[in-house]
Amino acid sequence: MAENGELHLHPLLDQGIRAGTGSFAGGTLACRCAQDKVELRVEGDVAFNHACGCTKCWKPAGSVFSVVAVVPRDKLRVTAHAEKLQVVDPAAAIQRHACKGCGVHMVGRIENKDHPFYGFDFIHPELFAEHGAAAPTFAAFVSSVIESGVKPERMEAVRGRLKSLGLETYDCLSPPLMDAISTHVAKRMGVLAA
Ligand SMILES: N[C@@H](CCC(=O)N[C@@H](CS)C(=O)NCC(=O)O)C(=O)O
Ligand SMILES: [Zn+2]
Ligand SMILES: [Zn+2]
Repeated sequence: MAENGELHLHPLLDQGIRAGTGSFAGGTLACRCAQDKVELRVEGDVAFNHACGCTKCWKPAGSVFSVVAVVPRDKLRVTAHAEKLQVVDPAAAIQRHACKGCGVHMVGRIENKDHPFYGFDFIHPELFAEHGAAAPTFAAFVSSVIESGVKPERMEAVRGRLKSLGLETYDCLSPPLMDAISTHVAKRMGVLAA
């Protein structure tokens, strides 16, 4: 997003959100290298597709938000050029595997079995060759876009634009995901029966 110019949220959001088919059987994700593309195969649809404003999630150039969704880790496999993948930040909970050639994040994997979201892989649905994956339904970590340079005085416009697209805005995750995290913690602490 230009400092005072038009808002560029993300290519999957700016033109209006295209609904998923509801029966997406899976597809192939490719990186943006001209050749020797990293390729991933996903079986089945994505879940919890959303816009993320945090600084860690990969976004296409010029976009303020990332669009990111999850798939069960056993439904994803790298089918070409796995040797080009490199973990961006080994200390992060989500190990984001980026292509060394083009920088695109292909998959974020949680290796810690105690993590509330263990078992989910994070992917960017715009990388699917096929249309039809479940569409984004909310925006998370919206306030975090300030950390990538959006002026605080533009936040009302940013939130307004997201809401006009039908995306509820949150400054952490959505209530169902926050509930899932706390349920996991409560079970670990013995507050809830496991
Ligand atoms: N304000 C921070 C928020 C970072 C953050 O907490 N991101 C969330 C949403 S993706 C998360 O769960 N991160 C875990 C991780 O990156 O491993 C930023 O923008 O860098
Ligand atoms: Zn690449
Ligand atoms: Zn994020």
